[in-house]
Amino acid sequence: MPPVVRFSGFGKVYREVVAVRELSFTVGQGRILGLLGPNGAGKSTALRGLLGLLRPTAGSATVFGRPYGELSTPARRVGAHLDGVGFEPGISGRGHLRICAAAAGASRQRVERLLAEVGLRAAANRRVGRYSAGMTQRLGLATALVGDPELLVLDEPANGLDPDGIRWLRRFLREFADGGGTVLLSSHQLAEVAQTIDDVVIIKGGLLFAGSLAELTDGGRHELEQRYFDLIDRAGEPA
Ligand SMILES: Nc1ncnc2c1ncn2[C@@H]1O[C@H](COP(=O)(O)OP(=O)(O)OP(=O)(O)O)[C@@H](O)[C@H]1O
Repeated sequence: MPPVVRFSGFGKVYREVVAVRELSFTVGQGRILGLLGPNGAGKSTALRGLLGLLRPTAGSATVFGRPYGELSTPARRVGAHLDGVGFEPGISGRGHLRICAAAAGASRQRVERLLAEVGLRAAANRRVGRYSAGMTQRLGLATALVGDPELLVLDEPANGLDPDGIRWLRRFLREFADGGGTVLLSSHQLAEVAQTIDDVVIIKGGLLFAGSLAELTDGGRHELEQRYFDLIDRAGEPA
């Protein structure tokens, strides 16, 4: 089966800053892959490149074998929530989701189901500007799910969630993947992500590791965190 996501020699240079270089990895269907790396490693740049929000200066990033912009029904195939992509603060959570649903061709019933699923039903009529960080994160996930996508692309999805929310997210993503969905997420929370992901990619400008979590941790004999710091420290300062 062809991979759902493929980065192939992907690179992005902003004037003189090399944000990402020579990034190659794939995400297979039904897998949860964690894209890890320190601040400024290029994670957001890679995710933005995948979603067609920026143009790579080298290589390519494709979803379902094509650049995102060439998918005929992108909202029904790919759901995304990127860190720092805000919501209109004056609108309610329900209002926001209804607009997204209309754009994706999804029903109002789906909006109600999603509000319940992410735990926002009680806050659905409150203005998004008043939401806590965790509620905003939940709304972001609901937004990503509106079109019932096959692939979820999530930038730091656990940020702002309380322990209960993190556990809920972990279970939710596992169910999504068990149902045939694919997840590409970025994270800084190594202990948490170790409980969630099947595959791991570690970057710091360039690629330091791509493979299964079991491979990286030697079948669980090492902590993800330990292997992560081994690789990051060995890579030294970014070029
Ligand atoms: N629009 C831009 N113009 C110039 N440089 C940029 C731009 N966006 C990102 N960069 C630079 O590219 C590098 C990678 O940034 P990026 O945001 O992709 O990293 P990240 O891994 O997502 O970081 P974090 O974990 O802090 O979110 C950084 O050095 C950053 O300063």
